[in-house]
Amino acid sequence: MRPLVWFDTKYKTFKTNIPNIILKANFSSIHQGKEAARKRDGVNKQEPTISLMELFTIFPSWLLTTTIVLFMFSMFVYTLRSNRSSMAAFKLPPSPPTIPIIGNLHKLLSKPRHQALWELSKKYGPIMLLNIGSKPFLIISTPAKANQVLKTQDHIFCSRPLSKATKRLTYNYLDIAFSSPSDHWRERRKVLISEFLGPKRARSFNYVLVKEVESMVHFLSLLPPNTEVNLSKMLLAMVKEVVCKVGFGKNYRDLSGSSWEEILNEALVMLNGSLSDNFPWVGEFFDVISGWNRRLEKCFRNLDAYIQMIVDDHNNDMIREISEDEKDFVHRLIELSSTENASGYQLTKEDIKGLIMNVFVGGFDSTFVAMEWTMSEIVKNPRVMQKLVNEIRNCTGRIQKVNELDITKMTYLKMVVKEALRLHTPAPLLIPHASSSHCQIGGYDVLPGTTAIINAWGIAKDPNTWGENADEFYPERFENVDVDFRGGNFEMLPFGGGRRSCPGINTAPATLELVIANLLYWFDWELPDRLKNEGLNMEEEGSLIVQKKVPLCLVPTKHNWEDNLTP
Ligand code: HEM
Repeated sequence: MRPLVWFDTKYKTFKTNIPNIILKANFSSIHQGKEAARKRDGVNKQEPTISLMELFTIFPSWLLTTTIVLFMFSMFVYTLRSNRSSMAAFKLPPSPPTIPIIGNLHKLLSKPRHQALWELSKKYGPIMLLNIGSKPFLIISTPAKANQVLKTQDHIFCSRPLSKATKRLTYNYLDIAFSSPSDHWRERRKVLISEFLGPKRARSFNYVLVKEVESMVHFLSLLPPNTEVNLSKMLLAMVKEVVCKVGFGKNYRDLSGSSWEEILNEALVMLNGSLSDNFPWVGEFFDVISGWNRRLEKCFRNLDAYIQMIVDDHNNDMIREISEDEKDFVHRLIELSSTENASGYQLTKEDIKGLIMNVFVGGFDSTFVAMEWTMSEIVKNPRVMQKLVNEIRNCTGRIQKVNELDITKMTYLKMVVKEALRLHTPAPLLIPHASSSHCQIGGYDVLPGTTAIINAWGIAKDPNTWGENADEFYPERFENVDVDFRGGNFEMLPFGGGRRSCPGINTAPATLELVIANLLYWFDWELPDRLKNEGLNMEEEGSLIVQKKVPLCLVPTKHNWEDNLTP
């Protein structure tokens, strides 16, 4: 028996069993035009036909919509089932129940991602699998499992997942942080370490840092008593000044139309990803209609213009044949781009831009955020502040400025910085890693192309590792436990681990220590009166890099040294 409506492939038309008389009464046009075709083919039986438009008119719209939804749903269930049966051969990590199409996305919407994932891990275990749209995510929440991903199976997990924003903003993966390992990536990483972060540049880095800290201290010491300062803003400006001067020779300020801060913040937002990264078809549509694609293009244009300004300036310097002493990181990159190195590798112009992009996006924010959190915790904990101030002032005695040599004696300062990086891991989920082949973690199968997220924030706060007072700012915990940033056992991993670990792992903590030591040597710090009762707001904001939601505002009072030596 034929259904009520069917599609006749020969005449490319819908046909129906609805009696002609009813149709004719309602749609007089139904037979017109098609009659001739039937006669030509010698078809006598008068089977009523209807067009798609007419079909829409016959059925109430709710019935048609329901039919289409049911059809799509059954297709979805069918695909899911066939996927499931092909997955049944694998032992996959536990997952929360999924919702069709979006997967587990809804589980991540109510809180910052690192917090939501940490809560889920308490229910589903230290290794779990989430599905966001069509993409699988492996979530790692203990040191032991992080060890497997970043050490034992590092060769499998050292790739990075692809995304529209990382591709565009890194000149098609010509950077270090977002590109997957290759000989070129290795060479670029080597260049960054030797020409920007390594011991060869340490002297100039230190020289600039000390100068910038001095000028900040000098500025603060000239303020009238009881002046409230936005320390967050000052620290960010200072870090930018140091990184720019060491990397690019001078502080490149704003482009006409956009400030460097806007360019940086927008790049960080874009790097969080778009809908199409996880929902390929529908997401692409939304990226277009929501204006996300246009926003990415604008962000790239501004970032590229900023980087091009730096490159053009340095190219002009090279034409002038500046002396060796005057050369900075970008001059060295331009030099390296003119010859092959010993392994036959030659930097391209786009490589240079990719490297500058990483210094711009990776170097400023993480270092600034770490300083902001460290100072916030110090001020919030008067006991720690007093103990630290005593150590700093006793270690140095009466001097003109605190230098790196004095800092080597400050053991409590090192513990304070470690504790701040533990409680406030600046990049709480590191940068995502991706598996390049099938492997097993913790007895579970991990399929190629899975994005691995290490919850460094949760791991560093886990009471199973750090005891009942894991949430407390207590630097003394490091008196008996020697946890080093390189990961060791991965109890805390603010700089990641394995071959993708942060190349700033040595420079960044030393920078933090020097800045904090100088701020506390010269000044006594207090919360503004209006905040004394309600306490310091420690809410977090951001995703890739998490900073304080409310800037840190404090009142500095120059320490009353008896001899009145001025900074
Ligand atoms: C307190 C300061 C800093 C923190 C907390 C930090 C943290 C991190 C983290 C967590 C990663 C990802 C590691 C992983 O995926 O396993 C990373 C990667 C990276 N960081 Fe840093 N970072 C800091 C400072 C710097 C500085 C000053 C630079 C200098 C330019 C820098 C450049 C990079 C680069 C290029 C990568 C990518 C490495 C790769 O994928 O091979 N970072 N950083």
